[in-house]
Amino acid sequence: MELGLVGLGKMGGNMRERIRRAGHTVIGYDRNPDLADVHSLSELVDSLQAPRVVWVMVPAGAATQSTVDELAELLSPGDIVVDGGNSRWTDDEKHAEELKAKGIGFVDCGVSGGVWGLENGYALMYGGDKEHVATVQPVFDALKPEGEFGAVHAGKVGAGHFAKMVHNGIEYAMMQAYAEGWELLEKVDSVTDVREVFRSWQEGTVIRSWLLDLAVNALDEDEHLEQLRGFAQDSGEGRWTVEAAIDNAVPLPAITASLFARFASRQDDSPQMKMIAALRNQFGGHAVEKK
Ligand SMILES: O=C(CO)[C@H](O)[C@H](O)COP(=O)(O)O
Repeated sequence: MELGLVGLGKMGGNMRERIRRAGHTVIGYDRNPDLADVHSLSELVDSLQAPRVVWVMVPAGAATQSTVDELAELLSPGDIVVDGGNSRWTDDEKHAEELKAKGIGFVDCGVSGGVWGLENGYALMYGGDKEHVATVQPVFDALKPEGEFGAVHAGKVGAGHFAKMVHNGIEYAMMQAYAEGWELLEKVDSVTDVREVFRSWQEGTVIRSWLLDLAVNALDEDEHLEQLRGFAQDSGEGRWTVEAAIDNAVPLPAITASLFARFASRQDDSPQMKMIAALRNQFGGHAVEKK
């Protein structure tokens, strides 16, 4: 089939290649002309035959919103927009309504696989009407990993991004657990080769996983991670997971703690620990460290 793909960065560029390898035609648009096959969204739309499918793979928020707004003006009834970025699931319903008013279908799709997706395939979680999903299915089949699993029609519009959001929440907590275990192992004198402990865990253990494999890769590149600063950004999905947990009164202590650990990583000094030190000093005369 023929697909228009908007956004050809780290994810979109490799996805274009994987879909092409499966024998489909992909016409890509990116603001960076060096990456693009066409040089505007209108040129992209004009080069596709109706009914068109346009996959949007741009950063969540303003960039996705303006792309959907523009496509709503350019596309025709019967066409379909797929949002494959990491959009907040609550945006999906708005986008679906905006497009539906013009007769354009909408499917949201959470995509996982990172820079390894080109070779290994991308895990896909999508939401939307059955008929829209059926039209996009050849692209899902091209992108998904080989084998039985790796793709799911999770439910109605928004369900794909909601599933991906929870996936990322789990990702936060799993990474935090490996990171905490690694720090403790590094701290004690009795364990002399932490990297080999991690490597040994890759087979036979309860905690083997792809994230563990990637941790071993990272330790092979830099055994004690000395070249890195202990600073971790976040792109929003962890926050949205915690917000959804609050909305639904579901306790998420591990995921919430892993999100807050990232916030703590961005502080050179901890204002709250200053207050704790001051209070211990006030009530108990406990020693404080001064600058
Ligand atoms: O979706 C992903 C992995 O599954 C992306 O890599 C995402 O950016 C990771 O989230 P964060 O930037 O908040 O760590």
